[in-house]
Amino acid sequence: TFQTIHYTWKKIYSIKLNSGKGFIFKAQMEAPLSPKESGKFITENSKDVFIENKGVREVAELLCEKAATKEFSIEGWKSLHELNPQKMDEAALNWVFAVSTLNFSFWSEREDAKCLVKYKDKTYSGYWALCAAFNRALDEGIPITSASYYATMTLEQLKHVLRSDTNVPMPLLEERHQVLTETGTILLEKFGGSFLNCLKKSEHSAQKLLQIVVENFPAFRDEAVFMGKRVALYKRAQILVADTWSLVASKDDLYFHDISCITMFADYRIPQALVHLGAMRYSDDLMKKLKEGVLFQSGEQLEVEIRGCSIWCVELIRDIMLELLAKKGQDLTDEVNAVLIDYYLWDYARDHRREMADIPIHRVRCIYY
Ligand SMILES: Nc1nc2c(c(CN[C@H]3C=C[C@H](O)[C@@H]3O)cn2[C@@H]2O[C@H](COP(=O)(O)O)[C@@H](O)[C@H]2O)c(=O)[nH]1
Repeated sequence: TFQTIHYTWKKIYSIKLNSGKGFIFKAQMEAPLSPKESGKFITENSKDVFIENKGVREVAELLCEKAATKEFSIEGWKSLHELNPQKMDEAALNWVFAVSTLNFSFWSEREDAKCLVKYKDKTYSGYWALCAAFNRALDEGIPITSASYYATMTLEQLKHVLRSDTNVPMPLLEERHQVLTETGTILLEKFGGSFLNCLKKSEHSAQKLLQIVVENFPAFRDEAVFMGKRVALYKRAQILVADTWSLVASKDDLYFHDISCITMFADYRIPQALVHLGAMRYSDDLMKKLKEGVLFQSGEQLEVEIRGCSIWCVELIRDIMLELLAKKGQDLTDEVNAVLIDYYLWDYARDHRREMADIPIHRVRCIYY
């Protein structure tokens, strides 16, 4: 389990560190807390981001009404999103892996000037622009989801695949090229070029698949040091596990026995939705910075507080949902988890852009979310 791996890591590092240089080095090298423990620790020590228990309960009540609907079901991943693979096979798994590798930083400086991708008579922005660009490339005969191709593709070839239908390119193209070629090379060298081999090694454990991803692929190692402790947020690694779960599982075969160990994905949209819905609150000072469009640095205290409190806030929403549903005699433990709450809130944030405009997203340029 995570504890054993955590302990082993600690043991290895402590042996190494006894000859090491002091406390800071120790904090830097220590194995990180799990995303769930990180969320709790960050919330308990946060100075500018607060969880509002009244709002948490209200969101839980709102979501309880949805819990039995299609929008809140594992089937929704396919049926509500036409760009996602619609049937499970090895190519679909490798689509999810390649897309998750580049699933970061789509926000644009100006709402009226952003990267857009037209695909099959529809125009997509943000994360969906990435998916549309991938499907456009596959239709053009470019094997963009095959590691044997993308491990050695050139920056120019990637720029062509991700080309925008406006004069605004997708952000961080050079970083995307570096991340994609590095990750593809590792998938070829260690897993025969297919994410199916990672899935097979996970032995039906979401926790194990998460560990395989963060231990082998550096670009997924979304960690930080907060108040001297190493914390893990693992946003893209956890979306990868969750999207894999959504692709392979079904109502009567959940595939992973421990999907509830996966937390929400600490991106820049869910915090906005949680504040808009009253489940989370920013200090006046932080809100002022957000409204000024301040560019935050990945790993700085305020940014980690926003992401960590979001994780813990969704954990609390899940707990209250299960409590409320149990009171109604409904045991939906399998249907209510942080992943499905996240998916629902993410789609909600997409559909309520205008109503949420008074809560700015926090702006960071990094490869982690
Ligand atoms: N918390 C969370 N963050 C998510 C996703 C997704 C898409 N995945 C699911 C969506 C449908 C399918 O069900 C996929 O499974 C993308 N993002 C993040 O959002 C940001 C992009 O936002 P915008 O600029 O508006 O496109 C960026 O950080 C991106 O990494 C999610 O589901 N949850």
